[in-house]
Amino acid sequence: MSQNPHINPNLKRKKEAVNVNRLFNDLHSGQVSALSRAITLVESTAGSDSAFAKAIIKQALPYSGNSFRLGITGVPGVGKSTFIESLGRQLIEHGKKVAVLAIDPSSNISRGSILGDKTRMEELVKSDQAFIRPSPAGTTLGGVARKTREAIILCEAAGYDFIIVETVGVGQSETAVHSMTDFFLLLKLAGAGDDLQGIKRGIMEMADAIIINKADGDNQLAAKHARREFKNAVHLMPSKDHGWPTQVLTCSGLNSVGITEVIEEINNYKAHATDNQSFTKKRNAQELYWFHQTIEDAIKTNFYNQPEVIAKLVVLEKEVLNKVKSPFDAAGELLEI
Ligand SMILES: Nc1nc2c(ncn2[C@@H]2O[C@H](COP(=O)(O)OP(=O)(O)OP(=O)(O)O)[C@@H](O)[C@H]2O)c(=O)[nH]1
Repeated sequence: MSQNPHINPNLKRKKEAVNVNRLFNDLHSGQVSALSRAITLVESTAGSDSAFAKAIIKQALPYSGNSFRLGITGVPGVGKSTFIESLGRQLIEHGKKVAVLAIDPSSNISRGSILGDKTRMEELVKSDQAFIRPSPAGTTLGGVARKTREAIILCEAAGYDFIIVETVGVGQSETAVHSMTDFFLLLKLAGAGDDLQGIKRGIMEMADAIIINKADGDNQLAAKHARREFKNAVHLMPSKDHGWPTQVLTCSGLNSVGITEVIEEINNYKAHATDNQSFTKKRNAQELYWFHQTIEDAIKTNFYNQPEVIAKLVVLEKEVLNKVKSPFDAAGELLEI
């Protein structure tokens, strides 16, 4: 019996095999719909899409790397979207093409991403010099991060020269964003429990700039105070490989006050890191980090997906808890499989 392509999505899909060359040319000439489609391919979990995704990334790769990649993190409500909207607008005024991507592994749980939601950056989304993409769905941070990294490559090949990757900092997502960006910016609030004491360990060390946001109205004094406190704390931190001292600034994303200074610091950093060659060193280290990370992830997934391992793992866990075997003996036994 012949199958009707209208009721068999797989057959229909086959008919629509992607013309990778054409898709890439459209993307490279700046067609937003082609960029969106290419990112959708990269994000797809359908096995039939993976060859097309690989092919398009391969074509894009030689045209990638020419943007400035900015990472932004901060707790929900700190004002990330308002800040990005304001920053993005100014960057566009400076002649930049801005892409905003998000890493939010919780988007699966919350059914739809909190980040990158188009309605959150109303002005920016209307600009033909901006591209905003919500966080890809995914159950693991590794998976989401990989898709975002590939989306960066595609955006660069499409001519975006300023890429913003934002995250709310779920799990280790700040580390993931830090490992794919040139400059890492931490947004903070003065008071409101988002102060020095409440800061996650390690994030301060990662930040190239700490911005005390919402420094407006009654909040200005508290913001100044917070700036002083963070400046003191930053002085006590060990200096980074690239020799850039973490900057502490105040701003109001809502009133677009202090955004020019943020852009100035980013430009200063770029000049500094280009001068001492740490810009390229950092990018290279990131490439190798993702190379090794991907291998590790794949080995781990393959191992844990083996039926024998799945069955034995449960038994060994019980034996460890009942002190029949030490964790090390049990692990050794499992690894022998
Ligand atoms: N006073 C003041 N309010 C701001 C500022 N920036 C944002 N807000 C307000 O703070 C709230 C949260 O702003 P968003 O930009 O949505 O914050 P967000 O960090 O993206 O929030 P999530 O979507 O929860 O991650 C909104 O009510 C904004 O109007 C600012 O600079 N000053």
